[in-house]
Amino acid sequence: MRILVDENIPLAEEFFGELGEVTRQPGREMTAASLRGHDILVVRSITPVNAALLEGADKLKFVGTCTIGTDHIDTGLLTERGIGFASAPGSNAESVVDYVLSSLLLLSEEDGFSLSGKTVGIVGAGNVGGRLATRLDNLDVDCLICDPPRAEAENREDFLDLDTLIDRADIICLHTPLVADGEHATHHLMNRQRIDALKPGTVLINAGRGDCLDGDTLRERLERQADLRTVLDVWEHEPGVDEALFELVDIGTPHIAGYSVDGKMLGTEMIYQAAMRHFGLPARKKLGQLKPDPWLRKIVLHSWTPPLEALSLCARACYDVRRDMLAFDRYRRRLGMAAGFDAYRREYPSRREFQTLRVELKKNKGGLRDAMEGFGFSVKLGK
Ligand SMILES: NC(=O)c1ccc[n+]([C@@H]2O[C@H](COP(=O)([O-])OP(=O)(O)OC[C@H]3O[C@@H](n4cnc5c(N)ncnc54)[C@H](O)[C@@H]3O)[C@@H](O)[C@H]2O)c1
Ligand SMILES: O=C(O)[C@H](O)[C@H](O)COP(=O)(O)O
Repeated sequence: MRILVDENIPLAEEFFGELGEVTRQPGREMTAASLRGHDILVVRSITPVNAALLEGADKLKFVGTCTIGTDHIDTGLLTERGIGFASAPGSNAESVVDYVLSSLLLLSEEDGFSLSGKTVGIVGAGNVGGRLATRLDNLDVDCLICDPPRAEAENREDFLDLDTLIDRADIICLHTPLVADGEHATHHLMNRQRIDALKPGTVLINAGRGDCLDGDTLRERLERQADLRTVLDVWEHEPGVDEALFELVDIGTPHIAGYSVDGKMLGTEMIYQAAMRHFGLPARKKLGQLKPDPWLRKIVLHSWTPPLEALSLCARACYDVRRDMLAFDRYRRRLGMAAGFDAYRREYPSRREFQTLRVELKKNKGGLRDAMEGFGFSVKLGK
């Protein structure tokens, strides 16, 4: 078999090599011509798998995307053409939650607020939003949820509509998929009326999809009144991000919230398993054998540390969003926005999830253990 794989997917040779020849290509350069003769296509979110690309599907039997989002895939067309398909739901959800928590820690340090005094509104409570709610809940942070599809399916009367959530929340986190149409469409879910309704001081985070938020209107609001705190990992028109909006946000990163080593490698493993199922073959390779050890395995807190200090110490040691903000800024100054956006993602440094870090506590009191576990670290009580 011949397998065409995006250049930015780790372990493709290790997983897919047993099936045949693996060819790498930058995702934005994949065309019908490059697809010809391939049996399997493995992509990331930057490759639209549509009628134009599938012109070259002369032998194609299976498409996998090592991502959670599937808005770049014409799944209906794949079904019509009898081509198997799989995505990697949940693969990098922990990584996105780490990103959101690191951003909130940074803003809370800059502005001198405590997360425990804030109400966080989560829009889209699936794999990412649901895990974020659990971790915040563990820290006794009040969470409000807006997720109409789940509210309907599960009869959840405690879920709110988006306008009520905007009215009540201090921090708003968008984790919706991009859905173009239908009852629960999310294109410009955060539209002019909702962006104008944001209260001064609101923290707005978008780590879902850029098109879920009207970027022009957000830019206009920030130009008019610099009274919001904004964190954008996803943008309209990536990689050609609006420079003026980028200059105005507090934390701006190039769609890397889900880029932990753990999340990316799990995505590859999930697509490998789905492909093997599709071809009726045994999936012998396991990620456990292939994943590198984290650089930092353990932190020992020798004396009691106030929970918030301990959290920010360990979170910073493991993943600090500042690294991505500063590095991306350097890349875009050197290469220009679009080239810098792609180059930083291609050369992304190693990053491990909070759950890979073991925190050893010599003393536990004042809810320290609960706070550390609640934040996602694995905790051991030492002697
Ligand atoms: N920034 C990144 O690096 C990154 C990484 C992973 C995922 N994502 C994006 O985040 C999205 C969410 O990821 P997930 O794993 O939680 O997906 P998921 O499918 O598990 O959950 C999405 C949730 O959004 C809800 N939803 C759908 N329409 C809605 C609407 N109109 N209003 C409110 N809620 C709505 C769904 O009911 C579902 O519960 C993905 O689709 C992807 O586009 C971004
Ligand atoms: O949907 C996802 O899983 C993420 O948005 C994904 O991690 C983004 O990375 P990309 O596929 O664009 O490299």
